[in-house]
Amino acid sequence: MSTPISTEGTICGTLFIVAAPSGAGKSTLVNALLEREPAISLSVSHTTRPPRPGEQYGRHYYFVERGEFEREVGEGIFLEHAEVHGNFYGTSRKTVQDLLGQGRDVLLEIDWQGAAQIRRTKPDCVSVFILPPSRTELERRLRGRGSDSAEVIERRLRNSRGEIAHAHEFDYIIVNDRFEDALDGLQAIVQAVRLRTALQCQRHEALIRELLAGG
Ligand SMILES: Nc1ncnc2c1ncn2[C@@H]1O[C@H](COP(=O)(O)OP(=O)(O)OP(=O)(O)O)[C@@H](O)[C@H]1O
Ligand SMILES: Nc1nc2c(ncn2[C@@H]2O[C@H](COP(=O)(O)O)[C@@H](O)[C@H]2O)c(=O)[nH]1
Repeated sequence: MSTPISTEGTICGTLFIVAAPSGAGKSTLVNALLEREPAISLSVSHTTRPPRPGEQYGRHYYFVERGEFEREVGEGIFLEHAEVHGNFYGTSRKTVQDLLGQGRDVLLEIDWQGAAQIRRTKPDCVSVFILPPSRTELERRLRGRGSDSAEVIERRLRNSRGEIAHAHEFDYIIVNDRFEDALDGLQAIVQAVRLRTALQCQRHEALIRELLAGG
């Protein structure tokens, strides 16, 4: 495995991806992870979805009109973008590249289509798929959240089968049954990846020094 180097020659951070069917608990887990691991930067996506009550522009999403989103796609500002549950979502290329280049770990909360696009250009990314413990519990969580209309919930539940079918493409799968266990699992993945990257960097640095010193 390679050590990711930015264009400035500094060691890059790691790109983490967390995906899940709607309602599995991805955002709740990610927010709790960020409290435990505040050095990770969460990328704020652009979306054409209307804001839910309480959602803020720039904090939860950059909410944009469809025309503006299409213009941004044309300008190539997205690292990945996809249509999910009838709305469009995209990740800012510049934000992610700037943060990684500064050596920061970045987390993307995106769907499986976006994850597949990112793997093609950033094969060193680390991807995690969150599963609900059962379909009944997924539906209970979606309805219990109280943020979407019955029609939107039905659509998301219908789409969940197609999303879960891609779980095996991810590096890790976590079942979000008991919340604290799932959170511990997610944090363990992040910590293990960081340790591996640090050890690789040390080995590469040692080899570079040895090769430069040799006659
Ligand atoms: N382990 C858990 N046990 C019980 N409830 C949970 C658990 N994890 C999350 N929840 C609840 O399930 C609901 C859905 O969680 P959340 O909004 O994080 O889902 P999501 O996967 O991010 O969905 P979406 O993709 O639609 O944004 C929330 O009300 C959350 O509090
Ligand atoms: N491919 C992308 N998917 C994204 C992005 N931001 C969010 N999402 C995914 O969309 C669904 C629905 O999200 P919601 O906020 O409307 O519930 C969920 O799976 C998100 O992970 C993105 O930038 N790209």
